[in-house]
Amino acid sequence: MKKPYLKTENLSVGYQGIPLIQEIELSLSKGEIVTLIGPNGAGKSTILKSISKQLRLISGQVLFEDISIKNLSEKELARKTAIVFTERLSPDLITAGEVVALGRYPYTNGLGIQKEEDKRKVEEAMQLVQITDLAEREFSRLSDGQKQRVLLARAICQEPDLLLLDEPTSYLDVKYKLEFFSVLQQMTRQKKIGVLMSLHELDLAERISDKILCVKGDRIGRFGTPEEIFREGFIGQLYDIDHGSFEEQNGFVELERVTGQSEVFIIAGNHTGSFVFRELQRRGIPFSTGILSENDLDYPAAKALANKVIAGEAYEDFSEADYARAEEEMRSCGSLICCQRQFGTHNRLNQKLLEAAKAAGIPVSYRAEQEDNR
Ligand SMILES: Nc1ncnc2c1ncn2[C@@H]1O[C@H](COP(=O)(O)OP(=O)(O)OP(=O)(O)O)[C@@H](O)[C@H]1O
Repeated sequence: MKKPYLKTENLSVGYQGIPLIQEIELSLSKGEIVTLIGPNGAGKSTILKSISKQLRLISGQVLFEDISIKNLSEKELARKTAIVFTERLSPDLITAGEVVALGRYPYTNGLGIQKEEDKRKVEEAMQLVQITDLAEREFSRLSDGQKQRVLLARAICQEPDLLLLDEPTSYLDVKYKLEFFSVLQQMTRQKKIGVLMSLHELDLAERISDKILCVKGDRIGRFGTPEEIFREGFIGQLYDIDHGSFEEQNGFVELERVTGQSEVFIIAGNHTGSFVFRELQRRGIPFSTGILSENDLDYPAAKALANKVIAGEAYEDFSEADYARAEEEMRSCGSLICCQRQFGTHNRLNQKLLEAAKAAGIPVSYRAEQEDNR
């Protein structure tokens, strides 16, 4: 096992001597990305601030390669860690390029005089996050997303062993979010730096993190790999989600299900139904659906949004028992929407369901793309 670069031992963090979170046991090796997730106000920033020595520890230890941060000077710590806390820095009358250059401060002689090498590193960092064209602009007049990228460039040219980032992508659009994470992955793979950050974007946290630390209440909920965290409804419990749901398999959220007697039965499958489910949810219409395999692409949205899902076992053909339940539910709904474009041997019982609805005079409608084919 790799020796951790950063380790906390029985750490308690908080304010004015009062612990907010206790017994934090966290470890991070070089080349690893560890993400803190948890509800608003849980203490993610407090942990990051404590590790970066901006907050006094209540008790316990923070160790960098077995050296306690208590024994590291500010300059020593600045050569090891770079911090991106967006809210901390909002200087007036300073350009974006000058903000980035502050990252080289720990390497200058104390007067802030830069050598050629420092200038090159500043330039490279700006190119990496694509802010060269912002270099002469006043920092305080940049958009929040542009500021975030400037602060990231500052951290990169600081050449740290560990990057501490507090919600680094909250203001970035989807293109820059993805670019940001690819820069982060390059840095961890090539330069072998470690990254400890807080994120609210759970889908991204699941994809980028080697390990995730869940912060809630006065103790750490779980610390483990994404596979260990994103399962068994743990995310819903961590955030106390009760209006809607978070789908752990794919990182999607769904709004709150519409309850009441289902007014329509949906025949769906292979991602033909999810948009219809969401449209009905927006219109406040309760519905049921089936027969859907438990491994169908529409199944997660169905489970989150439908009043009742008639589900068939994964990898198995639908059974006559599944059919009987579906027909009963379809009749009780009193109307049917068919989203399926094709029927084959696997879903022939859904075709039988459609024929049964027509034979019983139950109103049937088709999604627009199917109407042309009728
Ligand atoms: N300077 C302070 N003095 C006292 N309490 C504080 C101080 N700063 C933050 N807190 C409190 O500590 C708790 C944790 O705050 P923190 O900012 O660490 O949460 P967070 O998990 O980062 O939240 P968010 O996701 O909303 O950014 C909150 O209840 C907050 O009000």
